[in-house]
Amino acid sequence: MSIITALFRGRLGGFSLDARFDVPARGVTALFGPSGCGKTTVLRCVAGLTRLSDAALRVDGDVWQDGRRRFVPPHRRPVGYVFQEASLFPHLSVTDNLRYGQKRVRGETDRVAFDDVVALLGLARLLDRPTAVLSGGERQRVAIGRALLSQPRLLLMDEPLSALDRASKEDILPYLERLHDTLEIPVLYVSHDIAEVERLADTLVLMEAGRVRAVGPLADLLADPTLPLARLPEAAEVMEAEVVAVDAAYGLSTVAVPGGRLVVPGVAGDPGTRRRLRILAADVSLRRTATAEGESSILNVLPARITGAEPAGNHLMTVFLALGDDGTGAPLLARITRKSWDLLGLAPSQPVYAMIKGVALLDRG
Ligand SMILES: Nc1ncnc2c1ncn2[C@@H]1O[C@H](COP(=O)(O)OP(=O)(O)OP(=O)(O)O)[C@@H](O)[C@H]1O
Repeated sequence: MSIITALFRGRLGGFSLDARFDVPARGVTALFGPSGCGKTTVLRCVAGLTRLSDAALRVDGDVWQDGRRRFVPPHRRPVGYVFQEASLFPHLSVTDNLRYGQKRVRGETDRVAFDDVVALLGLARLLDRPTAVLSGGERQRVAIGRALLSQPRLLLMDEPLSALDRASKEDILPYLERLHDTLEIPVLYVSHDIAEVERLADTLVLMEAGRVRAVGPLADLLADPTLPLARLPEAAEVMEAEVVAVDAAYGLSTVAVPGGRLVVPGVAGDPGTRRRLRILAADVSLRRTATAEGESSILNVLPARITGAEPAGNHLMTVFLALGDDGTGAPLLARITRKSWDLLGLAPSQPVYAMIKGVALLDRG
């Protein structure tokens, strides 16, 4: 399997960085952590814009840096870089801005073709416009297109949505999801917004104070009791689901996840379609027994096992679960009151039923 192996160690002014991670060279890897933990610095090191001597970087077998011995300069690294704010040429049209970034890699057919970028990012309508008249979201789509046309082997995105208002963010997310599904270019995506990460990332690099606290598949880290993510007020779990059936009359779909089936709102796609779900811990409550049909308005009541629990503040508990009778299915989080925990006599390894009030389909399928 192709991987990105990175090690960046050194001091930048008063800041000390010691970041090491191995991640798959495919899909979206999110670098996530609080402000100032070093996410942008890591991205700059990957691009070669910040040079530390105690550093090594290997991308899919190619050595981009090996200590002082080898350092591929930034202009020779096949990366596309998308920043918070798109720096486009305001007097040039969208087409000219896109063409500006376009590179031909000698002896290779283009990994990314102009027309594909235009289609993928919905730019056809905008091609003749000067970029000065575009909205923030449109500008960012052009910036992503320009980065892709440089034929990168790695796309670096530094908080590409953070300068956008909520509506523009919602507009652009489906384009990012489409990139994710269509292109084979791996993405390193810096964000401090966990909801964005939950929507886009496959792999998570969790950073804290210049160090990598954990690396792994997103779903594993979200529900890892040793990490701070499950303690966030908006703690949630994501899981990959496959559409099993659609009930058009009620506007509901049944999807299969490891360890159970869920009913989700909306038409999730044809049977077999893969979708990503998010379930907030606050939307999951627990019962000791199953509900009989007609007893509850909650459609999703799934058997699960308690794998762990910890207090969340004075009055709440975060409960770690694994779906399925035998607890071998997908991880799930529940946030319940401490009183309920005590009244129900809950304990680790116990079988329970998870009542799931809300399931969100994250991607547009
Ligand atoms: N060249 C430099 N010289 C001195 N300090 C630096 C340099 N580059 C980065 N830093 C410091 O390193 C720390 C990490 O910065 P960085 O921008 O990587 O964090 P971040 O996690 O991306 O934060 P944010 O989410 O706020 O963008 C900051 O305290 C920053 O001031």
